[in-house]
Amino acid sequence: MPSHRYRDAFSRVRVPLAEPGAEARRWPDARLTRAPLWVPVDLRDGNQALAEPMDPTRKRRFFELMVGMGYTEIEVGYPSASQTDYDFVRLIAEGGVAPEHVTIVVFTPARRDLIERTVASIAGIENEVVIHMYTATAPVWRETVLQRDREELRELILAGGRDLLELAGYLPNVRFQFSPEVFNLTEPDYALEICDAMTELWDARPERPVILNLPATVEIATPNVYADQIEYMHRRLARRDGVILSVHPHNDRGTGVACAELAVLAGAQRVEGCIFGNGERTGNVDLATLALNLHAQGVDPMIDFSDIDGIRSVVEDCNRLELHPRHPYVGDLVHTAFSGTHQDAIRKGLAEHRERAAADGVPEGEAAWRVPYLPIDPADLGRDYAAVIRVNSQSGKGGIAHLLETGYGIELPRRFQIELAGRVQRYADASGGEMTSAELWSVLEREYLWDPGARSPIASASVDASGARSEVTLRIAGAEHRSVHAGTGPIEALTAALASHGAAIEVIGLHQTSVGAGAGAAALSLLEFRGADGRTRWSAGHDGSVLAASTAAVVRAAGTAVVRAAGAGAGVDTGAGVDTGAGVRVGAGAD
Ligand SMILES: CC(=O)SCCNC(=O)CCNC(=O)[C@H](O)C(C)(C)COP(=O)(O)OP(=O)(O)OC[C@H]1O[C@@H](n2cnc3c(N)ncnc32)[C@H](O)[C@@H]1OP(=O)(O)O
Ligand SMILES: CC(C)C(=O)C(=O)O
Repeated sequence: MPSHRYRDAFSRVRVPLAEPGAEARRWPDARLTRAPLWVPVDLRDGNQALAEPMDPTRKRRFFELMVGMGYTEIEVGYPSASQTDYDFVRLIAEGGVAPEHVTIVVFTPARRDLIERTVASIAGIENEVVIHMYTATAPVWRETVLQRDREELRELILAGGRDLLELAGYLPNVRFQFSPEVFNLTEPDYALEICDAMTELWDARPERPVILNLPATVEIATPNVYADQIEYMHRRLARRDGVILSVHPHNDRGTGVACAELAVLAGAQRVEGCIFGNGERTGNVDLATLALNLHAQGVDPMIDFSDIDGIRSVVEDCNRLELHPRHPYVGDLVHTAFSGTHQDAIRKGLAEHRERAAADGVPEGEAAWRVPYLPIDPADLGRDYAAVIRVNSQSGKGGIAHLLETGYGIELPRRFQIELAGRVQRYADASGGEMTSAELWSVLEREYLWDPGARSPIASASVDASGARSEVTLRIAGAEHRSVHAGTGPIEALTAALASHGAAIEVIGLHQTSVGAGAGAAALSLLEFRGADGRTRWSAGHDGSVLAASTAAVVRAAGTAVVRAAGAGAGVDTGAGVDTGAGVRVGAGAD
């Protein structure tokens, strides 16, 4: 890799703040305490990066989305670039599209013909308008693209500034913005000289401030360098109180968000970017991530992301670009844990959250958030908890229990969770894929709710309990056996009856839970038992009544014990001389 080829570009990025003996930086100790002014540039910078730029319908839909989210300053296009962009600005001028509190930004290079067209596009707009003029100032652009030296370029820019003053300076609703494009690769003293010249020319004052927008047009250095560059400008700019200092990071190094955040610490008041980070090459800085990073630190971003999936769908439709499943905050997988220990922690954290909210008497959506592995509550973004935990072979008992609980309302005892997780693991390993709650339920059915008659000689049992007396009817190998038991509960009576037919089990624990809710709910009994071989196993029963479910669980347990014992050479008193040792299959689940 010929990395040395890039040293030259990087070595030009020298900021006096970073040099020995320079005054100490202030940004490292600063904190983000409020939202900057946000300016989405999706309809201009984002749009110019699309293979298929937005048509008027898509532009309008996107614009309305941004207004609905609470953006109050929106760059709507580059009116001299295309008829579509021009027409969209004219549509705004005709009224009814932009609420009066929204500032409209239009973009132009410093070329008189293009400035004229830009000014023509805004005629009649009653909203506040910002005309945003740009020219690249970095050495490579000066030398290679514009072929002007520092002085000549300064003159070109000031000429553009004068054109703007002449053509639009008299309009009371118009303010000006200047961007030294590729600011981050421009010599700091030159950027400062040009910016000060522009604010002087445009008479920047607090009552009619000029926006100076300092782009990292192509991101090339670490974010601390950009922060130094911004602080350098922030501390030296003339007419500082008449300047709104703005930044416009791109994301070539994948650090656009960090650049914007450090730039705000360094004195920037305004941030331009695109919602979800569309834009040239790797994109403009992602305004959604920036806003939600603030939210996650307890600072109101002043933009409404409470329906993030609705926002995403409009943005994807308008840009015709899909978002990555791991895109911060919005990707399909960003609130999902597959791994066992994360699931365990999330499940405990969600339970703690519910309990604390109830104990404090506050709605769950208001209670302080401290759920492990979930930096923010998915509900803040309009998402539910369904996707928070998903199960595959990396998952553990907590995740499986969570899915059965949320999918079926089943509460599994901890020891059964451990037992079931082992079974699920085998299925997940075999399939290699994800398991839904329905698939988990079917594992539970297959492993623990099998048909007794098909697997053991003990086909069924029923218990008729009244008062302190229980009548037990067993069907073993086709024959019916009745017995009456006094002074015991139904399950004890049943186990006693089974024991008298050579199918003794020791009940270690019986756990009952419901499956489903309301009128359709059924009972699920989970039985932990020990057979003659001394091993602990589980069986289950599922029925409309709790007693029938528990009876079925005991019958399966006894059947398992009998078949195991027969396999080990012992017989069962079937009453009909049936050889239980042969031809009886106990599924893997009964082991
Ligand atoms: C970092 C950014 O996002 S900057 C914005 C980039 N966006 C776009 O370019 C999208 C819209 N652009 C367009 O539609 C066209 O490029 C237009 C209409 C603006 C100009 O088109 P053309 O007149 O055909 O010129 P073309 O794009 O080929 O070249 C640009 C010319 O403007 C000059 N130029 C470039 N930037 C500027 C500027 N900010 N101010 C003045 N002149 C400039 C270039 O040097 C070049 O001049 P040359 O023809 O004398 O060599
Ligand atoms: C000219 C500015 C605003 C820009 O779009 C960029 O530098 O990317």
